Amino acid sequence: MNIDGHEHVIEVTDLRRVYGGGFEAVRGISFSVARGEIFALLGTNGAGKTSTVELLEGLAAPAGGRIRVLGHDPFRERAAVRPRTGVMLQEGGFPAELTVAETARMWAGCTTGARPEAEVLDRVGLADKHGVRVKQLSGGERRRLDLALALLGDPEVLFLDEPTTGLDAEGRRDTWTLVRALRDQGTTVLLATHYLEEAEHLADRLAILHEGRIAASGTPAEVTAGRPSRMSFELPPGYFPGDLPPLAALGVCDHEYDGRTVRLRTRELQRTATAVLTWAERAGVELGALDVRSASLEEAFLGIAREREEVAAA
Ligand SMILES: Nc1ncnc2c1ncn2[C@@H]1O[C@H](COP(=O)(O)OP(=O)(O)OP(=O)(O)O)[C@@H](O)[C@H]1O
Repeated sequence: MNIDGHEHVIEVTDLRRVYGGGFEAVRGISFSVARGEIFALLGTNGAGKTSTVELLEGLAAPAGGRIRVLGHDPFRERAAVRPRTGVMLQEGGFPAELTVAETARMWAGCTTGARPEAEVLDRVGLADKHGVRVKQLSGGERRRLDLALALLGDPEVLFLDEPTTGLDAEGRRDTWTLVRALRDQGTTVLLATHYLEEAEHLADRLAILHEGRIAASGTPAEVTAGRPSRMSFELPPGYFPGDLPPLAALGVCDHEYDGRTVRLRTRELQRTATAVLTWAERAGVELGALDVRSASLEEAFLGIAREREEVAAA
């Protein structure tokens, strides 16, 4: 379990999943997650996130490769792994007629060493919903109930599959704060998400999944390194991109102009921004809707998809 001096709570080597009919949803992926780390599997719909998470949870056997969770095979040694993990599936599927408190009580009855239900419901912001039936909860409240149930057993490892789908901006941020607090207390978190912002806010390390393969992995800084930054602004009437300092000499890789807004991608953000702003200052030009942002996961994500499409087309 000890590699590089870290205890790897999750180890995945050359993992494959093949569905009936022969479709290969997971095509040989490898990664590891250290204790107390939030690791995100980031990918578009159909990239293979849920297929991977289900294997980690021991819900199915892999077609190939090896998984260790807390040192055990989660499928063959389910009894050793299950009590130490918390699982928030994509679809909770709890009886609609039960109230929130009844659902938590029922779940606690099946959970070894369960925390008090009220404490856990309070933690996810459902303290005032004890008497509400599951069917009456909003989509976001249901996700929070799913999270509460995953936390009942005070798990060492938490699997979260799209935990904030349906939550409004505030609910999403509350969940992120809670997940970070759990990580800070030593919980290891495996998060599957297609929200770039979620991975950006939460992940200590991540892997970008694309068509069942890992296209990039590392810390967010490592994954975005080498990707271009973006800058956009509106030119006032009478000004055109040709009036700007020569963009190619400033590290700009491409730019577009729709008659009003200039959008560019640059590998030298500071030089580009300085040159454009200095030009505007000297020319007495007021740039509208100025937006400058350094390379983000979005850029890496879109770049990977673009590169793969280009390779496929070639
Ligand atoms: N039971 C199944 N039988 C056949 N194909 C399946 C099955 N379940 C999933 N797939 C396919 O496997 C691929 C990966 O699906 P998966 O649900 O793992 O993706 P995902 O990254 O979690 O996407 P999403 O964000 O939409 O949940 C998809 O092309 C999907 O259609």
